[in-house]
Amino acid sequence: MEQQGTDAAAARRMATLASHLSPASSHPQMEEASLLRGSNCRAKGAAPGFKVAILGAAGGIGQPLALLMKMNPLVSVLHLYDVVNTPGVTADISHMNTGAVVRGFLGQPQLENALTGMDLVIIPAGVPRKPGMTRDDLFNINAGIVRTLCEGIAKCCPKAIVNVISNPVNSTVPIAAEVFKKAGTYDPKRLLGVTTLDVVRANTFVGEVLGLDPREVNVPVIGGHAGVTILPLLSQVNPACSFTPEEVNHLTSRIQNGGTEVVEAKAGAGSATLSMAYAAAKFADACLRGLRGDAGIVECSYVASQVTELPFFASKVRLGRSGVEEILPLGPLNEFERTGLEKAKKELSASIQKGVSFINK
Ligand SMILES: NC(=O)c1ccc[n+]([C@@H]2O[C@H](COP(=O)([O-])OP(=O)(O)OC[C@H]3O[C@@H](n4cnc5c(N)ncnc54)[C@H](O)[C@@H]3O)[C@@H](O)[C@H]2O)c1
Ligand SMILES: O=C(O)C[C@H](O)C(=O)O
Repeated sequence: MEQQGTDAAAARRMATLASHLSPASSHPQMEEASLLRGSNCRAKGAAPGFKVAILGAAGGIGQPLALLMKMNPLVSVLHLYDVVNTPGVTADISHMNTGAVVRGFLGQPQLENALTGMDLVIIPAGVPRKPGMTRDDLFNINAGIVRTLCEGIAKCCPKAIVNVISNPVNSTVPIAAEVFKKAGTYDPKRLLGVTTLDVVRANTFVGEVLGLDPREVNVPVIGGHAGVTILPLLSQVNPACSFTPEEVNHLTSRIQNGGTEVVEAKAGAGSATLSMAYAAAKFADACLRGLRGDAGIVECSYVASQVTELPFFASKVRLGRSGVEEILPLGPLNEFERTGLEKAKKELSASIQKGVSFINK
């Protein structure tokens, strides 16, 4: 209760201050100070760079992700939106002496201000799993959250690149696409489901088995982001290597169940947050470098795709100024991977349909 009272008071204070600030104001934390202490602030506003919003910024992923994005030199403005606790998170992060200017936004009435002008929107809003749950068990709550946030994006920053983290990603990305289609703003190149954690885990686990530095390992992970839809291509690991059948079974199972391993270890206190924030920050950085025009940026992501007969599929994509500029072919699969692909497609197809029907019911 004490905490809620404090948050409510902080929200009121922020709302009052916001009503005094011009929409283009650049340093709310500093301007809050200058409003209180007089006009002794010489801040000139944000340096050149990209404007990034995190929706769900006060959560288990959102907070460390906010910290990592505040450290990213490509980010000039960082908007932190959530339905709770953003005043505190924003005040805290804003004290870091890095370049990005941080602004906090609390609750639905501030969603539009949070989104206006953004180049990249990252969505980790929604509930996480508890032991015994599948990611699909989150659908009933998270589908509506993602719909509302994407309606805001369609209205306020229709050209932004959107990174969807909220589970079940296999369905929330199709939900986002349908919302954007309805709004007339859909650009499949700009909507990306974040599956980087699967690659991060695969690189780590393969590095362990092979005795390699995980930073030197690159495992393509295709399909989607749940159970059997997570399909590591161990035949395409870079650097080239070979595995015994036992190693293939062990690694495939561990990569597919990496999320559950964390959910069980956290024993009811949520799912992966820290490794996920790392993965999301890595992926967001790749998207920003693409927007900047850097060449040769390739990441795995769950996107609208023609690489299989399914409308969405995770595979290697090349990122550029307009988002997904090329979807790379899957490459040669061995028999184990071909069998895995068929299983993955069956489950993915149902998850995609579920997401599409949620918007078009
Ligand atoms: N894609 C992936 O690889 C991956 C990895 C880990 C977790 N996840 C998913 O990310 C989501 C978030 O996980 P978490 O551990 O951060 O959960 P969390 O509960 O710690 O944080 C979620 C945050 O979302 C906020 N939120 C809820 N409704 C909102 C709304 N309408 N608008 C804005 N914010 C809202 C909550 O207030 C909370 O702060 C979950 O769905 C989880 O399954 C995905
Ligand atoms: O497993 C989860 O529920 C969270 C996330 O999708 C993960 O892979 O860690």
